[in-house]
Amino acid sequence: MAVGADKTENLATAAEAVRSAAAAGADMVVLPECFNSPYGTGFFPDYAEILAPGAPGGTYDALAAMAADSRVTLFAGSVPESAAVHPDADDDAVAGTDAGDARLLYNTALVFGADGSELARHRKVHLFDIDVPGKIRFIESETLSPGDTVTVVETPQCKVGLAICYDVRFPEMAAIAADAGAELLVYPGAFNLVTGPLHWELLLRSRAVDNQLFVAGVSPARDESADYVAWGHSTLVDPWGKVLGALEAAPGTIVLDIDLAAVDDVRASIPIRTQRRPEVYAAGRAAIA
Ligand SMILES: O=C(O)CCC(=O)C(=O)O
Repeated sequence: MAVGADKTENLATAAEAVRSAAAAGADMVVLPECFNSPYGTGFFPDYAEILAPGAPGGTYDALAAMAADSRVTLFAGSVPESAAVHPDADDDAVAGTDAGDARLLYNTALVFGADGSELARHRKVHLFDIDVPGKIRFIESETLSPGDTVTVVETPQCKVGLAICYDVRFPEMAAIAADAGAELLVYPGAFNLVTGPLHWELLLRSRAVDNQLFVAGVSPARDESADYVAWGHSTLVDPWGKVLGALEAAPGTIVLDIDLAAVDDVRASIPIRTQRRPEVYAAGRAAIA
């Protein structure tokens, strides 16, 4: 989807995308990374919201309503979250009496069930701090804090490992989700014109082949006038590593069937999951330590 500076408009665009995907038969829908705010460390403090029912800003309630209205499992991309440092302070914050509370900002992905209830949330674990000389410098940690949990969510469709964008570069997280029973990994992500062309599809396909499961990467559409120009190319990969479908840079929706039998088929054909040699790896690590 196109993402602009107007939060209300972004939420309306997302709602329409969820409605149209559901009308086309989707029962699980994924939105992009940072879809209610432009992507940039200078924007996060202004756009961040408490992510709780009734919280000011209304993003949480709007997302819960999108899931419930369309009766879908909604992977609600990610949005900037403002959270009290002390969890006990959160209720006060929703009531608007939190002015003095210390707060942290996160890049947070929410998941809602078809009844509008929250199933899970993932706070981006690996912040996007890179400096490619002359090409791109982005220091997400200037304003955000990292989450500290691996997220696996049980949905009516299957177990899903959920992480955000730069998290895809860390294969350990994906492997933990697969070991926990995930058959699909979902990455809302916004790669860019430097890393996107070579790395976006490669990383999504790598995680699929490593773990023999489905992988979805969902990006904002490209906006050449934005401070951060997203690569786009939302993609779904199967457990064989094949791209089942992908968009290009423009806004759009792809609706695809996921046949979960493919997970077991690939795992039976190429049984790497039972052929691991952890004792060799442990000895190798010990030897170089
Ligand atoms: O890893 C990359 O190249 C891009 C990551 C990114 O854009 C993000 O984490 O938001």
